[in-house]
Amino acid sequence: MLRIVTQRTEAESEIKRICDRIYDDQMIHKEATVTEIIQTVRRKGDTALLRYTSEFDGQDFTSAELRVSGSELDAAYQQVKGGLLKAIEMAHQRIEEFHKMRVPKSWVHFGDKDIVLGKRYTPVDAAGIYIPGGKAAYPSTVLMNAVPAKVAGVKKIVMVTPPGQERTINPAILVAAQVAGVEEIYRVGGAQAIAALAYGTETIPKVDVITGPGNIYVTLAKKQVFGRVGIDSIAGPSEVLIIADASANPTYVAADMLAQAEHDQMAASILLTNDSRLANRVSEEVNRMLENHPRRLMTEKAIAHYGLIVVVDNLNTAAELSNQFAPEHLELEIEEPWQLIDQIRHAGAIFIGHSTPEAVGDYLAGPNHTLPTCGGARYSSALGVETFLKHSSLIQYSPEALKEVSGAIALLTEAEGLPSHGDSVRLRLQDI
Ligand SMILES: NC(=O)c1ccc[n+]([C@@H]2O[C@H](COP(=O)([O-])OP(=O)(O)OC[C@H]3O[C@@H](n4cnc5c(N)ncnc54)[C@H](O)[C@@H]3O)[C@@H](O)[C@H]2O)c1
Ligand SMILES: N[C@H](CO)Cc1c[nH]c[nH+]1
Ligand SMILES: [Zn+2]
Repeated sequence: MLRIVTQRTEAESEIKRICDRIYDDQMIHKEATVTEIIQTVRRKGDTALLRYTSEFDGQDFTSAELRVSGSELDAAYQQVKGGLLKAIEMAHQRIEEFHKMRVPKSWVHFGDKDIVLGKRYTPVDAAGIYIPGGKAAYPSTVLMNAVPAKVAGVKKIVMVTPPGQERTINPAILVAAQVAGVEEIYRVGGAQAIAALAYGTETIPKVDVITGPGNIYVTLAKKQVFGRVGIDSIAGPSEVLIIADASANPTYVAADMLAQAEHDQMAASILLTNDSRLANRVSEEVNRMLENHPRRLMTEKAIAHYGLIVVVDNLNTAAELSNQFAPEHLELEIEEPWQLIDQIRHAGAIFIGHSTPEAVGDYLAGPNHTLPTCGGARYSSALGVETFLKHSSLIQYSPEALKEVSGAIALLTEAEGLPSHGDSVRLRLQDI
């Protein structure tokens, strides 16, 4: 079931196919479905939201019921056991500590002739956070999205998440939201939720930036509304790429591969190893673990379509192939992981050594688990405080400094044929 490839060319083409899986020809109709959903929500607002929620989530309600009420928020605390509440609080604390470590700071530079230059950071006014809810409930994702928004100083945080059975939202999600200080929550998911946040409806306010992971519909929708609003990244179906050598434990590697595959039938799990014995043992372990897996059907599909083992000649080749894939998560299950790090150029998060399963980062190590997928790590990074900030450039020139650069500006304005630009400097010089 889990294919083992030994030829480099075949490995490269498989890696490309898996990386591009959301852009593949078979997905084109999903792109069109998403466009239609977005345009309909834009034109019809709540009516469209409620219709799509009935169609895709099988839940019917009115506009007034879209927002989670205060009493539901209170009730959620009664349903979450003490141990889980403590785990949520612990994760919150560790994620917050990490995100506070490197908050971009405004700065000014005082140069010659009283020139002042700098950058001033300000948060967006309103952020929309998407918490997936189709195939699993993600209280951890609530923390990963809400905490950096809070640390950035965003005043208005609007959370959306699909309704489960009986229109309810998983209580752990509602508790995590409250622990993180988010109280404006709407039960709507999929592309329709992204459209509502991007354009606003009668009930759901328009925001400036939308963050959070999701399935193919959510991811394509975020891609389509980008520009109208900011987004974090293409945080789509999960992926892990593991580089392992003979020192790796095949049971750990197999478990880590399944830990991604169980997210979604489009999740990707790739192993690159220089040890063919390990390759065979991992493949056997994956099959064995799948037999009793509670999410077997979906996990098996992911492994069959987007699972892969490549036997490479050496770890340098593994690093090259990994860079071609640019994984969301990279695990280095090798004897000398720090020696390979310099060769890794594109990866959302790197998990180093045998005792660092990716799950530690999923829940509470501190760094964000909302990460670019499908090649996005070539040009983008983990969700962070900076996702919710923009910066304005600061420029101040003294009369003396203006005089000094006026000649160069005059030549440039002439070259561009823009006389008023030239006048705006020349007229000031007359008064100096
Ligand atoms: N990259 C990351 O950082 C990260 C983190 C956590 C989870 N994930 C990923 O998030 C995703 C979560 O997916 P999920 O499905 O569990 O939840 P989801 O909330 O992303 O998607 C569920 C929604 O999809 C919509 N939908 C379902 N079928 C549809 C159809 N046929 N047409 C139109 N819309 C449809 C429904 O509206 C439903 O509410 C997984 O792919 C998981 O791997 C990624
Ligand atoms: N692995 C996911 C990101 O792709 C994050 C997550 C949340 N809960 C469990 N896992
Ligand atoms: Zn996970």
